[in-house]
Amino acid sequence: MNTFEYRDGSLFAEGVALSAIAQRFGTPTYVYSRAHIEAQYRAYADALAGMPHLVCYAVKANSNLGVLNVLARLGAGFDIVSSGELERVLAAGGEPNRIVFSGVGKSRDDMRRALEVGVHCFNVESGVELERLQKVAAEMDVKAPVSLRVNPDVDAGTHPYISTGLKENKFGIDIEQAEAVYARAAELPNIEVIGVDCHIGSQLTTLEPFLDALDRLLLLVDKLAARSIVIKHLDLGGGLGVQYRDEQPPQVGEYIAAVRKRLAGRDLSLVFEPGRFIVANGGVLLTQVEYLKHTEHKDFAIIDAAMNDLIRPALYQAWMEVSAVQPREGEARNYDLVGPICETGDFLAKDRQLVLEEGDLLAVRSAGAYGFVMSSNYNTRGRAAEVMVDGEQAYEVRRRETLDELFAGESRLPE
Ligand SMILES: Cc1ncc(COP(=O)(O)O)c(C=O)c1O
Ligand SMILES: N[C@@H](CCCC[NH3+])C(=O)O
Repeated sequence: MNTFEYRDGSLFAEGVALSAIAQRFGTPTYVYSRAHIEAQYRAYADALAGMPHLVCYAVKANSNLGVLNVLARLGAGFDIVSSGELERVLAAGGEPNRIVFSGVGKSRDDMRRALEVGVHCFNVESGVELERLQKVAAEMDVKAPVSLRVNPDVDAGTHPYISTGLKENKFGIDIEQAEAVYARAAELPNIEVIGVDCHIGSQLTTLEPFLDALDRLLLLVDKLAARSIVIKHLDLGGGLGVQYRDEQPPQVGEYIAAVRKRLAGRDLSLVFEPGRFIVANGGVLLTQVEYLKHTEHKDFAIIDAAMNDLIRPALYQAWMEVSAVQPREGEARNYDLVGPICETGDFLAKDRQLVLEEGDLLAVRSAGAYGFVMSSNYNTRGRAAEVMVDGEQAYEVRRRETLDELFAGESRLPE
């Protein structure tokens, strides 16, 4: 579903012109479409209808409270990786018992808080984490519901920085060792084994790696059953890719149907942790051209958004589509779109054929996932505003960061 479309030569988010958003809230600004986020969540949930399931949106992809609130109202679950994300979900109205807690480095405080609010499950990523969780749960005299995140050693075929299911990655418990760790978990008095979890990587564009991982998980479930360790749910993580350029990721319905087919006859519920799929194409980064700099070798459009606002191109050489908000007639030039930051890697796109003038607005597309959340204050730049569009309305769900806010924690100057 695409909710960013041109009307009479001007790019809109649902029923609101991006030019009007720029005028009202300034640039750079992230703009999200509520309708897109809802449709993507529903696509997952509808494909799972008729069987017990939880669609736990991966908060790391976009943790804006407005986004979380839209999903909480639909009854979504949430996948979190820190107590910060936990508090965000609670603040946005999410249900604690629909939260799964992932991550390789949960602190004791993280564990205590999650046990206190009663999360659905801890996705435990190592034997040492399991022992720590037992201790913390015992101190609180509660039982911690646990799923072990196993590493099935499957090549997700994605960028090496976002591939997580290979033996050499830091994530999860080697599937060869998982049986032994489950046996230990089953002995621990304050641990309740409820599931098996895996997440093999992000931006997957084929089904095979997901299904290979699932087959390996099912073998494990059978081995555990033989030891009387009963698994109630399978968590297959997130990772379903989206189209940034010309990728053809599988349809979610096709993916879920293939999973359901393999689970036929088994008494297992399903958990998924989609992040990018829910939000990536539901957001753009709206930016304005500051200068056009033509050199002997290159044409640069220097824009007011930079790598601190959107790091994906610099970090993963990610290709992001860039569209003029109000395209002009004329002769296109081959532009590199670069930000004001003092780094050669500060670009959002390279070699784009555009007709531009100073002051023009551009929309960096597919920026709803891993955009604002990965932004920083490098070069003492305040972070962008975030706006949610809902039909004809635009809401500033996070205002632009001010300089005062940037200095706020630094009041003590040395004597
Ligand atoms: C454990 C876990 N679950 C879910 C996700 C969400 O992944 P994606 O945004 O690719 O759906 C991630 C990030 O890759 C993750 O590490
Ligand atoms: N940040 C990555 C995805 C990482 C997934 C986190 N487990 C991206 O922008 O593509």
